[in-house]
Amino acid sequence: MSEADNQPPVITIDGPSGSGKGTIAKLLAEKLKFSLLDSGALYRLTALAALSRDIDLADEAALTKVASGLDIRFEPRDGEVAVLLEGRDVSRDIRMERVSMAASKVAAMPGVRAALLQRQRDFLKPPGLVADGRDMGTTVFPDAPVKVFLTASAEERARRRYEQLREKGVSVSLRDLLEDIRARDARDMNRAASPLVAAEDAVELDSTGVTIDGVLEKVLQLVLERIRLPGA
Ligand SMILES: Nc1ncnc2c1ncn2[C@@H]1O[C@H](COP(=O)(O)OP(=O)(O)O)[C@@H](O)[C@H]1O
Ligand SMILES: Nc1ccn([C@H]2C[C@H](O)[C@@H](COP(=O)(O)OP(=O)(O)O)O2)c(=O)n1
Repeated sequence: MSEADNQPPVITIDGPSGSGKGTIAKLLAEKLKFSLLDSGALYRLTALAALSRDIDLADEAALTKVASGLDIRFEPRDGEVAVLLEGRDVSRDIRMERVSMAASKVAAMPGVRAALLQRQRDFLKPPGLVADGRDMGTTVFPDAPVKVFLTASAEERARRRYEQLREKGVSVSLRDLLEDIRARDARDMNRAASPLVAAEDAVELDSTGVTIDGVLEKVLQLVLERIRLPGA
């Protein structure tokens, strides 16, 4: 999947919850006119579908079936991407804390991960792809020419989520959010299947105290060093 294979380039952005992956991936994709893969949304959709069908979150076979059969679409709407499950807009539902927790449980199952693998690779098309998640650089696109591992302290990530939810009018406690973030970090990092870990050839960026523009600038610099963009 390198440029030498004539495949469009992939930029992978992995890291823990709240490190800014989604924000940076979206801005980068817009700037480069690349497609965007929010891989976390696929795990969230699997979790949401399972919760709404009352499927036991420990039943790997049933969850794998849910993941393979997901009827989903991503549609651009008002500058955002709407996420549709069986034709219904679930963009807000998949961000609920209950779904976040369930997604991290579902994502620990090898069967579920295998069921979603090809679906993720199918997002790659010219002129290129920005893929955000936990294992984009290690498992899904191991030959990507640009790999970023984005981090920030757990306290800062909890504060960002707090602000994000407050803006949406959701009232939560900062302490609960920090606990949730730590629990999710632990589960994402310690699972056997595709754990959250930086790829050997990833560039690690700590976004603690760095503005969104500052992070974007660093990533763009890396992209320009490693990918020949048309017209550049
Ligand atoms: N460098 C940054 N500085 C301050 N806030 C940020 C930064 N990057 C992202 N954010 C904010 O933090 C929140 C979580 O970011 P998001 O991109 O959803 O993280 P992730 O996809 O890694 O979970 C959002 O409200 C976003 O605007
Ligand atoms: N490539 C991926 C993407 C997400 N996951 C898991 C890890 C998370 O707990 C859930 C939700 O991921 P998502 O990126 O949407 O979560 P955050 O926005 O970072 O909080 O899915 C994964 O295991 N592998």
